[in-house]
Amino acid sequence: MKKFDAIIIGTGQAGPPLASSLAKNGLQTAIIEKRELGGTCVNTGCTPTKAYVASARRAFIARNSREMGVNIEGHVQVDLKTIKARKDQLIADSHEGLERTFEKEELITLFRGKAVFLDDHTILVNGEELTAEKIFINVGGRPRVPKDFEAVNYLTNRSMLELEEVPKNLVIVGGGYVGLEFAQMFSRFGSEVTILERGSALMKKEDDDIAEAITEIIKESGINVLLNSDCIKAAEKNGEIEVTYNCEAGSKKITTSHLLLAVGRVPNTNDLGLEKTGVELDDHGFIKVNDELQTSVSHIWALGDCNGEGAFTHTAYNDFQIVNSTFYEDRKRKLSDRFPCYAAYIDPPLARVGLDEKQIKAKGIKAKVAEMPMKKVARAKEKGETAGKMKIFIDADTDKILGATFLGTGADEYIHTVIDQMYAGATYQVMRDAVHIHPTVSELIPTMLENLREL
Ligand SMILES: Cc1cc2nc3c(=O)[nH]c(=O)nc-3n(C[C@H](O)[C@H](O)[C@H](O)COP(=O)(O)OP(=O)(O)OC[C@H]3O[C@@H](n4cnc5c(N)ncnc54)[C@H](O)[C@@H]3O)c2cc1C
Ligand SMILES: NC(=O)c1ccc[n+]([C@@H]2O[C@H](COP(=O)([O-])OP(=O)(O)OC[C@H]3O[C@@H](n4cnc5c(N)ncnc54)[C@H](O)[C@@H]3O)[C@@H](O)[C@H]2O)c1
Repeated sequence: MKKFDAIIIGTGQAGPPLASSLAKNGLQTAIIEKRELGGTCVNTGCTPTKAYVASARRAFIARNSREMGVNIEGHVQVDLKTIKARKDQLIADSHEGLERTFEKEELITLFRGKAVFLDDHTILVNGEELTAEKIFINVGGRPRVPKDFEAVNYLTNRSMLELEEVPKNLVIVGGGYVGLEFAQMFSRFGSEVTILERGSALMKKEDDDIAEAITEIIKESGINVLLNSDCIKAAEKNGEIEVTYNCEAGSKKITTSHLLLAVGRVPNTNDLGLEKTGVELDDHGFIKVNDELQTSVSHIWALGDCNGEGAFTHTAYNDFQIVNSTFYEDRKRKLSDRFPCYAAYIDPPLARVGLDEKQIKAKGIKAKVAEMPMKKVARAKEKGETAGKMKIFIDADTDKILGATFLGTGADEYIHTVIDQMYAGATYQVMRDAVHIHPTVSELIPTMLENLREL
């Protein structure tokens, strides 16, 4: 049995910074990874998809700048091999950085293999037993694959990013983040894309007006959107995939060369041996944690997607910050201090922080709202990118900012002007009275806040 002070399972977004911090504080730390270093974000998530989104936007601009007085003669061609090679290089750079970090820190030992718990204190990896006083689980998740698709050659976010030829057709099941980001990028690469979504709008967790605006944007991108599509099944037929849907309303069919499943993710907790420990899971397989991310076993913590408290890189990294602060910082951080925030990298992007209209109403909070369509924003008009709208919600009793939803050009950046004020605990008057630079989209935030109405 090898004894360490700490064991970390997974090298995603929380594991590596935690390993560095534990080692710097003198703890002999083992970190275990069964696949590529860096986890989902680096290898099959944020980094590669945002690199592809950038290539797709260049292709879109090259084809669609005539009304801006820029004519590009001839056929705009997309070379997926080059796009993939560029993303492979970005990933290789990240791997190199992580390898260097682990190598240079003497107190960190990297194990390449699958970790399984034998009991609350013992972990088996590559036939070797490890033990430690502190154990951190950072195992992330994987795509959910419904039974109806198991028999066909479906793609996931991982295999999509290995393609070297642009598919002729691409049917995507699921109209959430993964579905929409891949739909728009592959449509811009030249695939004929269809989205099958069982909800009545794309991104249906958002406020209805936002989900409808996103659905319009995606349809206007030339993507075929089939909403309310339930009971979707797939079968191989003559070298292609036949997808059937809406079985009760008289089954409909689409034949496609490629099929992407984008129907959510499940945590990697099913084969971790957790049944041999006292670590409790919820009904969806997420590890239950308290405000400091401790599990039901006090020396085991769970960080990142596997605890179900966030499903983003920044939430996984913040989980590291929370745990690290409990050991080494005077200012203790807690899960409950975090404002939920995220962006969906469609074009234009959706960016969100805090509560939206649906959530405010469900909580029965008395609130005010300010709204602005992007077509009234000077900078958006100048850029020729006027799709979307901005909404900010204010607590009517305290004047504090409850949240904001920005759908529009550059929204993933200027949402931070709201995020920072929320962390500062400022009232909306601070933002209303600030002078913002002209011409920017952000300059309309103070203007919007002059015109609050009751929600
Ligand atoms: C297509 C896509 C695009 C995304 N884009 C964004 C984005 O733009 N912005 C954003 O914020 N988020 C994005 N996300 C989400 C983001 O990737 C995840 O939230 C983030 O990676 C979670 O980090 P994590 O540390 O919890 O887990 P992961 O990054 O999944 O890392 C977990 C690691 O643990 C390893 N592991 C699992 N089980 C074991 C075991 N038993 N033994 C050893 N190792 C194990 C895994 O191999 C993996 O390397 C995207 C996700 C996808 C799928
Ligand atoms: N920009 C980002 O930050 C980003 C990008 C990609 C992924 N992610 C993360 O990855 C997670 C997973 O993304 P996702 O898009 O796979 O999940 P999701 O939960 O965002 O969307 C899944 C969609 O599939 C639909 N669906 C589910 N089952 C279906 C079925 N059987 N038939 C038809 N439709 C069905 C749902 O109604 C939903 O709209 C996200 O929650 C997010 O945290 C983040």
